[in-house]
Amino acid sequence: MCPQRSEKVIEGEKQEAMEEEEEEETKVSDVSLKGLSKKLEEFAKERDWEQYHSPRNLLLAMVGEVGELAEIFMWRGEVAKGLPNWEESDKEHLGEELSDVLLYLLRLSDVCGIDLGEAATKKMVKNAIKYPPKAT
Ligand SMILES: Nc1ccn([C@H]2C[C@H](O)[C@@H](COP(=O)(O)OP(=O)(O)OP(=O)(O)O)O2)c(=O)n1
Repeated sequence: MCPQRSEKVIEGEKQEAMEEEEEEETKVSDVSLKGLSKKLEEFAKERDWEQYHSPRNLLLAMVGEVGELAEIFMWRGEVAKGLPNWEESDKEHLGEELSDVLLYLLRLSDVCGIDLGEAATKKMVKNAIKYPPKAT
């Protein structure tokens, strides 16, 4: 292989790696409720857990996770927005518990046949009519 050709090949590989990296980032930032629901369904299927994912079980599991979320804030007094004085590990823990609540909520919606993205969008329209913005 001539040196020029090999440089081209290396450049192409670099480009490919960058594109792959970008694709990976896009996947995380472009996460959708539908996409998460699909992944949760697959997660349950792969473990034969669909039998346990009844509406009532999922609701109770979600309430349990809300309790775990509340525990993080318990006895701390008022907490400033952005959690400026929190340890990184506490923030990470908070992210995990928030995620558990979201994931169970999505799974619950899914097994109830509710498209949560659609329902929440409609509800926001209803909220805006009920609570109109301040006239300027
Ligand atoms: N039957 C189950 C059990 C778990 N999960 C998923 C949804 C939640 O995101 C997470 C909950 O897992 P755990 O019950 O292990 O709860 P925690 O992660 O909060 O662990 P711990 O209670 O030990 O802090 O796993 C699930 O989909 N179905």
